[in-house]
Amino acid sequence: MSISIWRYSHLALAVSSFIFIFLASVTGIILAFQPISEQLQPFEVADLDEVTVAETISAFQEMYPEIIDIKVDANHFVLASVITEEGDNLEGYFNPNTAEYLGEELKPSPFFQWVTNFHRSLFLKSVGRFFVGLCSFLLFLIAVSGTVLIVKRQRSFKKFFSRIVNDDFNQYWHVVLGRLSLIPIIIITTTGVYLSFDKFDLLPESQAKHQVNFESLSETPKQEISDFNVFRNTSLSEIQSIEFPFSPDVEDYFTLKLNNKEMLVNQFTGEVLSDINISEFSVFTALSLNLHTGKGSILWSVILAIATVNILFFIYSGFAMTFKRRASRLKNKFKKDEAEFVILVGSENGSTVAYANALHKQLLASGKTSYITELNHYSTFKTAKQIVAITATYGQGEAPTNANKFLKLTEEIEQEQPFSFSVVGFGSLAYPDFCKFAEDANQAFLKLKNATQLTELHTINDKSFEAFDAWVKNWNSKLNLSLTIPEDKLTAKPKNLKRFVVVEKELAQVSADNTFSVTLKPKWPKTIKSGDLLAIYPKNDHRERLYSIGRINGHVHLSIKLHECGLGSGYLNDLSERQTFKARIVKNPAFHFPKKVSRAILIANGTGIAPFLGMIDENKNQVETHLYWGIRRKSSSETIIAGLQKDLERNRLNTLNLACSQEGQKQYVQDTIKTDAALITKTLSENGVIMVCGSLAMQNSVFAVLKSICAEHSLKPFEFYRENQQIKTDCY
Ligand SMILES: Cc1cc2nc3c(=O)[nH]c(=O)nc-3n(C[C@H](O)[C@H](O)[C@H](O)COP(=O)(O)O)c2cc1C
Repeated sequence: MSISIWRYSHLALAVSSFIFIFLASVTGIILAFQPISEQLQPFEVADLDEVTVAETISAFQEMYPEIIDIKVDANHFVLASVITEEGDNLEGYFNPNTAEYLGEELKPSPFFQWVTNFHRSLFLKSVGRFFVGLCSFLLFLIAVSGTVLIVKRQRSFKKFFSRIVNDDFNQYWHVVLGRLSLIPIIIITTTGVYLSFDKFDLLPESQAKHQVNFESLSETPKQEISDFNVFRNTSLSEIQSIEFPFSPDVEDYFTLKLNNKEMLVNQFTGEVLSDINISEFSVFTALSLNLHTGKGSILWSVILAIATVNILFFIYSGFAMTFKRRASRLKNKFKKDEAEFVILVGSENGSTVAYANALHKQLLASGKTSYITELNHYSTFKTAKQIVAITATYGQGEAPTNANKFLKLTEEIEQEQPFSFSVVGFGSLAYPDFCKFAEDANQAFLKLKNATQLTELHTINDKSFEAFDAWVKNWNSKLNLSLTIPEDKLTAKPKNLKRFVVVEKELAQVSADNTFSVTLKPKWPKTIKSGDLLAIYPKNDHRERLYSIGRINGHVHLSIKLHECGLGSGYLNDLSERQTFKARIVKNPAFHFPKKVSRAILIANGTGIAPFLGMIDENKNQVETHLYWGIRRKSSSETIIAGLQKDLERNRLNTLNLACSQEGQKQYVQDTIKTDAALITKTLSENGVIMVCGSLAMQNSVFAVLKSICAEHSLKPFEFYRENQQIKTDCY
């Protein structure tokens, strides 16, 4: 079943029952405090496993002339009813070792009684009980459909508890707390349904009845009660109640109710007269009551209270997510066949819609005819000259739900008139298939009749307004437009920033190509890997700058080129040693050094070397590694080259190939690769990897060389190795 059906079922169940679930949860939280308050009373004075029934009865017989009954409640308190020497009836809690009276039986306060009645039946008697039982069942179904949604989201059952990317507060905590409370909620709901069945007498009753042969009852051989085998061999923890014989006649006996059976015992001889098992249904009813109410365990009561508070949070966060999705619905002024501009959106949780809507509104405001719709509503747009697809990626590089039919539709629907298209991908570098669906959509457009690509596929990490704005500027320039997207509603201040300390800092020198390096000490070095990105916020606002990092000796190493007026590079260049600042690490698993690989070829130009320095430093498994690095001249990178020479000596690097563009043979990095075609061929055909980091221009030139090597050396097509993750890039 598709994710959307599960999501609709989850939502429909929640909508149909949320008022009852809300009321049951609020009252449930209050009621969780009842067993806690009882457990805190000082009536549990002995370990009932260590006390036998015989010992307790002896103690009671010494103190009181007559005993009516002794009970053990869910809190492990011993309750009894006795007649004292003075002839008074004494009832309450007793010490099971000494029979000392401890205090009166606790009666639930009128408040708890009121809340309990409300929780059980909403004061609507049988009708209310029925609805509460039904809602308990619906909550069970909500938990099951929620579990399926998490499994789908995590892509497999095994990854149920794997890390979740914190993209959105409500969504993140809905899933995280949902996973943690799943078992308590399943227990609360199944026991709730079971107790309702019991209340409506829908459970089979025990058929077994005691059969006592009164003819054969005998008073001999008489034994002391404390010597009865059955009493000596039964501990108090197994007991629910002991009823004492009503009179000294042999026809009256002890009735012993244990947790799983009931026994009748001759009051003179201690012979077990009858012994019947209590039905599993009754045992389960008692267990359900304790599990549902938390009776007898402070820990379980606290877990129940927390799980129930979480249910309230799920109601809130679930509706908040739904409203967010609905708020991002698309509104149009023009019909689909009247618009010159058509914007197609793919979004799961609405944030991409906000960007697409902002563009749509600006087009309308500037007097253009614009039509916005979901990618799944791709159709003929008779007057469209520009089609823009703005889409997120979900699952494992898949389409969001409202775009999952788009690729198929493009195979079936043709635009009659010529049009230009642009694709903007929203995604996150924390996922291995960054903006994969946008790439697929771009490919689909390229195959369309009458279509011309207006702007290159533009990918955006983490909803960066800056990146979107950069694309809008480019798009504007191609179309002679001057749209400006207001950033206020699209930009949010970054959250969860961590403190970094500058431990080493070079100064940018013009002679050294204006490049410099910074070494930072992070708080959580273990979670960082070479190839991840450091996101900095130079103006302490939404504006984010990302830098590829290398992890060397637990420190974060950055290599930066200082740009004139560069926001990020200027900020980093102004840092001084020991200064602290706040930033965050963006996981980039698609660009981590592979754990098991036969050979690795690392290709960089300029500051793209940073992640590779960390990867080589950590290459303790001594994977055969070859580095190709394009620089202007050796003198500008002396320190780094000296470090790499050391890596060669300690076998962490096999070859170092420098391409200097302004001295010697004046080569670029792609030229050196061309001459090493044999190594490239061997690496790709033997499942090795090629990693590229640096400028996009360099990436394009390197890719062109790799493509021709693949073709000339009868390898599989270049795209095959890209898809197989054997060619990895991190270029900007
Ligand atoms: C469960 C899940 C899976 C995701 N998978 C990918 C992915 O494979 N590739 C990617 O680039 N981004 C992925 N993302 C990130 C989203 O595409 C990104 O956060 C996007 O901005 C969300 O847009 P939306 O709010 O419009 O749905 C994923 C996000 C989530 C929550």
